[in-house]
Amino acid sequence: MIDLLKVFRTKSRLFYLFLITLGLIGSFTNMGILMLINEAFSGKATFLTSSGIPGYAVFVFLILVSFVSTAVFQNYMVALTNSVMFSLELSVIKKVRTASYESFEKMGAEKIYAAIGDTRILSRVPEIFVTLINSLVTIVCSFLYFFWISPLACLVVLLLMSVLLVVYLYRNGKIEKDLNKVRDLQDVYYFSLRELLGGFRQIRISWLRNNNIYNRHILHNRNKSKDLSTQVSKKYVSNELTGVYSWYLVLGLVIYLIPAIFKTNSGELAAFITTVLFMMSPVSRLIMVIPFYATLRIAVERIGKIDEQLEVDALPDPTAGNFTREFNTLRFEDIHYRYMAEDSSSFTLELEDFTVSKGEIIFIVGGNGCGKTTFINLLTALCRAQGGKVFIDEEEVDWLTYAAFSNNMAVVYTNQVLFQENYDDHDMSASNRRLLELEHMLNLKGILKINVEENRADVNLSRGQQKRLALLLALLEDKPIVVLDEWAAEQDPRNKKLFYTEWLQEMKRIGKTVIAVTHDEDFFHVADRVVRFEYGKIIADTCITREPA
Ligand SMILES: Nc1ncnc2c1ncn2[C@@H]1O[C@H](COP(=O)(O)OP(=O)(O)OP(=O)(O)O)[C@@H](O)[C@H]1O
Repeated sequence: MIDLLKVFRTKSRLFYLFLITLGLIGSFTNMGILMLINEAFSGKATFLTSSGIPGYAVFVFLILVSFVSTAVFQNYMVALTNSVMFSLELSVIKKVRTASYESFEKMGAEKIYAAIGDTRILSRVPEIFVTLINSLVTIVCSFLYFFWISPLACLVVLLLMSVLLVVYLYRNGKIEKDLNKVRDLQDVYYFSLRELLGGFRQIRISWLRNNNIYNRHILHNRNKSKDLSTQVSKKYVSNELTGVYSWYLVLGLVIYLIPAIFKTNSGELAAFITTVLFMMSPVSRLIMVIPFYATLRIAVERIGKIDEQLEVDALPDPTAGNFTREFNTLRFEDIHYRYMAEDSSSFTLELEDFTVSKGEIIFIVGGNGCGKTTFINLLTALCRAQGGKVFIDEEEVDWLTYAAFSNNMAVVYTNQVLFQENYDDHDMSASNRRLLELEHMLNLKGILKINVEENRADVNLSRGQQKRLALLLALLEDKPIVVLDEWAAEQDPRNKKLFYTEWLQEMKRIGKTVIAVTHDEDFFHVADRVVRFEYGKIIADTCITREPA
């Protein structure tokens, strides 16, 4: 759970000090101004002017103090507000960076986008604090002054105000439920947007699909959200209006009922009325601020949930250092992994005893749904095994150490995303001999376009070419282990043949360990081992013997 106060405290140690100081200055100036106004009405001097200082001088002084302190505090708050917003936004992104693949998949990108949107609401907290402190201080001071003039009259007003406040808060609580529903609709809306934008081509090509996603999902969701938001806003406005107008009830009580009950003189009456009028603006500001709490609580809850869910099976922090490590063997013993599905029929992958030795070419084969990709996700520590042991060079390591070790793997997944930016810091210039060699070997000469100024490759290529570029970039990473998930599936026959008969052998020659998922039976003979999966288990692990050349 994100600790809001901690965020504020770490952002500024002066935060509480500023709040208290503003509160004290506020009480001092508010009380003073209120007393000066009543002095002017009643003609009676108070301790403020009894020393001979003219009232106007005290008035100017108090206003100046109030102005300067508020200006200083506001500037401080502007800086703090921006700082808090950045911190919260980045805290969500930091959690995503170390999340396990499974928790990320389960959550869905749309919830993360929505949570980042929520952090904007939280950024208003400092501004709301100022309003809250200012208003509360003015109201408390006004009541103290009221109490000083007439304790009984003050208690009657206080009682009425408390009743009005309880009614107001009760109605507000009911609105909060609807607000939660609006926020749920927002999550569903982001989900549809992801489908629309991610599957743009499929949506664009089919009118039926196009109409259905728009009418049944997006438009339907937005209409529901619009109606519910309108209802919520109307309820809020009505509650606010009732809250503000109830204040006239208090004013009426002070003007007509209190003088009749307590037999007040005209001076006291003037003081009562001025005090009530003085409180009017802070009370309405306070009423406006209260609904914000509902929105804030919902936002904090949602960010907290994201935080908790992404925390599950978190991986090592990528900023924690360099994980490069040589190895001779990797061994998995009694490893099992089960998808966290609600029904009991969920798929389980089991590795009773499986070893990868340095320099091997291992093919992972088997029918659709037998667990090959799940195995790759475990091997690359994208998912965390629920049990079993992992050994690096026969030394048992815990899962976090293994997850850190997985940084020694260069992976090309089936639906690999080719980043536009060069996040790997590869040298893409013509002086990089390795780049030129790989470009030549992978038949990318004349195809690959390098933006020399920005040191990155243009990724607008055909699918097969993109896969070759992905392999080129993976080999440029120069990691000891190369993992490929159905890499050759989109290659033309010539490149496919070259991949199996030459490129893989070249990788082996330079010392790489290659683990490749494949369905290409015609080339199984080029591997050192063929590991066959069925229903989540290894049913055969065959060493391929080759005739000496
Ligand atoms: N995110 C998931 N949640 C629940 N079950 C899943 C999930 N992903 C895969 N599965 C199930 O796990 C099993 C193995 O899936 P996996 O993707 O590992 O198969 P595969 O051997 O790679 O198949 P293919 O050859 O089609 O790529 C399947 O039965 C699938 O339904």
